[in-house]
This record gives sequence, C-alpha cells and structure tokens, in this order.
Amino acid sequence: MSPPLLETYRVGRRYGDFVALRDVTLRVHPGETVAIVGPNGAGKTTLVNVLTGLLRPSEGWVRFLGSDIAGAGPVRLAQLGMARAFQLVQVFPELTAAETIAVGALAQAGRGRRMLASLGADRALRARVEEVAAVFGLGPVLHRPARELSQGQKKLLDVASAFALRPTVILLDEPTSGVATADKHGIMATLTEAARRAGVQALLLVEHDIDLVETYATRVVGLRGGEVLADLPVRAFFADEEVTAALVGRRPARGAQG
Ligand SMILES: Nc1ncnc2c1ncn2[C@@H]1O[C@H](COP(=O)(O)OP(=O)(O)OP(=O)(O)O)[C@@H](O)[C@H]1O
Repeated sequence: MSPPLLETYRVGRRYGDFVALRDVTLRVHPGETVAIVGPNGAGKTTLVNVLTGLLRPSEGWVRFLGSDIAGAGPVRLAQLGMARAFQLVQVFPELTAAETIAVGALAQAGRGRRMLASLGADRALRARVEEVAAVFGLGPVLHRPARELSQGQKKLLDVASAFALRPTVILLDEPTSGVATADKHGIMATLTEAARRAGVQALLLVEHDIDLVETYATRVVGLRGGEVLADLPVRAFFADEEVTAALVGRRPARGAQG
C-alpha cells in the first residue's frame, strides 16, 4: 500500500484537565473518503482541528505528506496541499461567486490582499476560477453576489473556493448542513465527482447524516469520549450492529440511497 497522505500517532488533546482526544492513531491513504462520526462531544471537531494543523496535539504527532503539521495553521496547510472548506460565503456575502473562488486560489499564492484587482486583470486567475466554477456547475451564477445563491449553491461555492487551491486532501465539515434533505445527495455527488476530477487524492468528511456516510465514505472512524471506538471499511462498519448502535445510534434504512 502507498504511504499515508495524512497520519496521526497516539494523539491526545486536553483542554485544561479535560481530555478531548486520547490515543488516536489513524492513517488516510490515497483513494479513501474517510468519514469521522460519533455522538455530540465525541471529539470530532477537535480531531479535525488537529488534522488540519489548527490545534497542536498535547501528545503524539500528526503528519501530512511526511511533514509534522502540529499547529501549522491553515495557510501553511493549504500551501502543502490540504484544504478545508471555511464557510467563506457566510463571511463575504457581497463577494460574487467568482471572487469567492478567487479568494481560495489567491490565498495559496499569498496574494489575498490584491484579490479584487487581480481578478479583473489576471487572465490565468480568471481561467482557474472559470474552470473550478464549471466543475461545480456554478458557471451560470459566477458573477452574482454569494448572498443571492441558493443554499445548495452556497455550499458548492464554499467547497469550490477550497478546491481552487488544487489540494491533495480536502476536509469537508458537514458539507450539506442547512441544505434540504432532497438536495443532499446531489450536492455530495457533485462534491465527490469534482474532487475526483480535480485530482484530490483523499477526502475527510465530518457528517451527521449517516445515510450520506454510508453512501460516500470508503472508511469510517468512530469516536466516542475522545477515543477511536471503530476504524473500519464502510461495509464492515455498518454491518456491525454494536458499533453502529454505539456511534451513530441507528442503522440507515436500505434503499434510501441513490
Ligand atoms: N476550547 C475548549 N475548551 C474546553 N473544552 C472544549 C473546548 N473545545 C471542545 N471542548 C470539549 O471537548 C469535547 C469534544 O468537543 P468537540 O467539539 O471536539 O466534539 P464534537 O464531536 O465535534 O461535537 P459536536 O458533534 O457536538 O460538534 C466536548 O466535551 C467539548 O465540550
């Protein structure tokens, strides 16, 4: 098997005396979509913050493409090739879809400040923005302000701006939250197909919708009380009633998937 893209070894994280993560060892390999699941307070956000270099582990180590990334921060991580959707559309509702995607592309080049001027003048940047927009089906709304987009389009735009970095690994933190149930599968299908076409090698997914996890993940890491209770291929995870009862509360209804 090829070396892991992303790896933790015996990671622990404390907040004061409170242990939020304990002894977490995991590896993400090319071709995987790894879902992180678990009840509220299980430590999912803490783990994702460690994996994306936002939080330094209290114990153990975390490596991306062989480099230690403990506390490296989002800019360094983006430069190395890991992107995380950051809800930019919520922050800059007045930016157009094109400008929002450009923020992602320029963040990597360290040119964020001159963004708006660059977008008008920079042909390569415009081409990149149009290419990413086309992959996400956002071409028709490219020049509309983000606030005018539908909730589903906003989600796609959020992730599109992360894709503009040409990441090797992308983290999707509840990509379909706030989207109508009927639209969730369409959005996830677009995201995963876009990732494949964009050359993303692995996806990390934090998702409460278990039906989406079963459909789109290849492997499921289940946390409870800050510990890894299960780390299994998706079929094995959902075949184990004890594991699903402990980690996701129920088994999704068969036949609900596309
Ligand atoms: N900054 C902090 N200071 C103190 N405790 C924290 C801090 N951040 C998180 N915690 C605690 O750590 C535990 C894990 O939190 P975390 O947000 O990682 O869980 P989660 O699985 O993402 O939960 P949810 O599904 O509710 O978002 C929780 O008990 C939380 O209260």
